[in-house]
Formats: sequence, C-alpha cells, structure tokens
Amino acid sequence: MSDDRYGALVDIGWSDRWTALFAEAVEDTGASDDARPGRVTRHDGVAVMVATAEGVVQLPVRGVLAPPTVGDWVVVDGGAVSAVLPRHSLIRRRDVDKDVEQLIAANVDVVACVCGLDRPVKLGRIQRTAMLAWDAGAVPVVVLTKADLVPDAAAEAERVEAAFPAIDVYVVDARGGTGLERLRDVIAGRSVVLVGESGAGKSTLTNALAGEERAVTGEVRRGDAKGRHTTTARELHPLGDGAVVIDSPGIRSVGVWVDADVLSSSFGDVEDLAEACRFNDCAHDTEPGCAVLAAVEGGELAPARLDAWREMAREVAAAERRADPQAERRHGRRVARVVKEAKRQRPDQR
Ligand SMILES: Nc1nc2c(ncn2[C@@H]2O[C@H](COP(=O)(O)OP(=O)(O)OP(=O)(O)O)[C@@H](O)[C@H]2O)c(=O)[nH]1
Ligand SMILES: [Zn+2]
Repeated sequence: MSDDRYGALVDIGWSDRWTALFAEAVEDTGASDDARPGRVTRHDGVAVMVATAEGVVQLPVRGVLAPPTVGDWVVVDGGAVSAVLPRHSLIRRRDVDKDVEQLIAANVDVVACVCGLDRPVKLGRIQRTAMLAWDAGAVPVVVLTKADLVPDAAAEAERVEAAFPAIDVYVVDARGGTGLERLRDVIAGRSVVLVGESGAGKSTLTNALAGEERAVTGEVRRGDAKGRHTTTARELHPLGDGAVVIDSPGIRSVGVWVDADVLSSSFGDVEDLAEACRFNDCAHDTEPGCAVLAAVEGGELAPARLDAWREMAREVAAAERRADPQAERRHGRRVARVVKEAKRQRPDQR
C-alpha cells in the first residue's frame, strides 16, 4: 500500500507499522473519514500537543480510557484525540507517595545514557538508566561524549564495556563531530531518549545529530483556530532518517528510580555467584566465605562489575529507606553496630 498522505510524519517516526495500527484503530473505534494520525509531543493536564501532518495542535482527549503520554501515536478525530495506538514501549515511574503510576514517554526505542567525559563516569547511573530502559521495553546504550577533553576516551569506553557487557558504548565528540556516524546508524528510524545529568552534553549531542540548532519542530495552532500561534513544541526533535529525540521534562527529572527486583534481574551474574556466599545477606565486601569476592579474585568477574553492583545496592537500600521509615531506623541501628564493632576491633589490630 503506498500512502503518501502522512509522509510528513516519517520525520517524527511514522512507519508502515503505524499505518497499519492506525487503520485498525480507526476501524475499531468507528472514527470518521476525517480521522488522521498524530504523535503526542507534550501532555499537560487535560490537553495534549499533537504533531500531525498539518502541524502541531493542542487538543483535548475524548473517550479514551487510558490517557496518552509523550511519544504516543494517536487518532485525531472531531477536534480531539479519540484513540491511542498500541504502544511498543512505555517509560513510567511509580510515585511512591501517592502509590500511582506516572507515564513518562511511550514508543521509545533507545534510552541513551549520556556521560560527559569531563567528569568521572558513574557506573551506577549507567546501571539505573539501563534498568529504566529494560523495564520500559527499550534498548539501553551508553554515549560517552566530550571525548576531545580526555587523553584516552577508548580506555574509558573499555571500562564501561567491561562493567556492562550487554550494553553498546559509543564515544563521541559532539562539538568536533567525531563518532556521530556510528551513533546515527543505531538510532536511524528510532525514537531516542537522552538521560544524563545536567551539563552531560545532551543538547549539544541533539544538535550535532540533527546537524543544526534544533530547538523547534513546528508552529503551534491552538485547537483548530487557525492563525493563533502560541508556543512551539520542544519535546520532539527530528534528527533526520526518522530518528527522534524525545525530550520531556518528565524524563529529565525521572532521575532513574530503582527497586530490588530489577536489581537482581539485571545482575544475574553477581546474584548467581552470591548463592554460594556463606552469609545470606553478604555485602560482598569483607565477609568471610564470599563467593563473589572469590570470583573477582579468580578473574571470573570483572572488578568493575562488582563496583557497579555495589553502587546499585547502595542506591536500592537508600530508595528503600526513603520509602520505609522503619528500614531507615534499622539502617541507623546497623550503622551504630558497625561503628561499635569497628571500635572494639581496633585494639586487636595494633
Ligand atoms: N569539548 C566538548 N564540549 C562539549 C561537548 N558536548 C557538550 N559540550 C559542552 O558541555 C556543556 C554542556 O553541554 P549541554 O549540551 O548544554 O549539556 P546538557 O546535558 O544538555 O545539559 P542540561 O541542558 O543542563 O541538561 C556545554 O558548554 C557544551 O558546549 C563535546 O563533545 N566536547
Ligand atoms: Zn558475598
């Protein structure tokens, strides 16, 4: 089927797959002949910003059970979003306080953890971002940027690769333009989310990949009242080749949150080894009979991998304490005990 009506949407990730899902949704929901597809670029309260072949419009959502989120492909009909196409991935966050799930972005293919080499690369951050990606149904990658600022960027990449054998690592100098081609190849036709601390180089990378300053995707019309231009959509940056960077405040602030289940599922190798530790709650630190330390000693486990596990474990423990005041108190007692123990042992060591 050759259908050029939505050709303009290819830039923001439209593909044959969406053509099919759109046709299905139109039929299932009994939408009108005027129904057209669009992609949500922003969600605020009751209205959403939707990029369509005709431009970006602000629309209400009507008759949709599960509300759309940034990145969703939707059916626009009768001046409203009337249906949300099935998602292939979803980044969400559990709001522990309210015990609700918050949607952050949909139909994300790649979650890129951007680390500026002008500062130490934090393996724990990479791990958390990877878990966020896997949990969402997306692929994590690491982008080490500002390669021009360090003498040996390749060595840094090797260290990260050793810690995370399953994750691809890309080294780029976004300002000088090196390393971009390899990265362009992986993200062609895909929707990418860049996660990284402030100043990591996300905006610079976005502009470098787009080949130009790319703050804007189109003009915005409120509802269908033609001519009333308001804000612009900053949240979807087409990079060419159908690649899109989804940049939502939600993603920037999601930090990356963790829980114990995800921890063990993404550290299968460490957890397997830990089965043989003498103590159930072994911290693989100084405990006698620790199978994990033995594996590092014997060269079966990369030291960086254990470092990453430790960083993660600390992160999980902190998250659990925040969520559970009793655990916080238990932690306090444990710290007190460890300190007492250390004091007691010191004289022996002299
Ligand atoms: N030398 C060098 N500098 C870079 C590179 N990429 C980014 N920078 C610089 O690093 C600083 C921060 O880059 P940004 O792209 O603004 O970082 P960001 O991640 O978007 O930061 P936030 O918007 O605060 O989240 C800027 O001064 C950039 O010029 C690079 O590849 N090489
Ligand atoms: Zn152990």
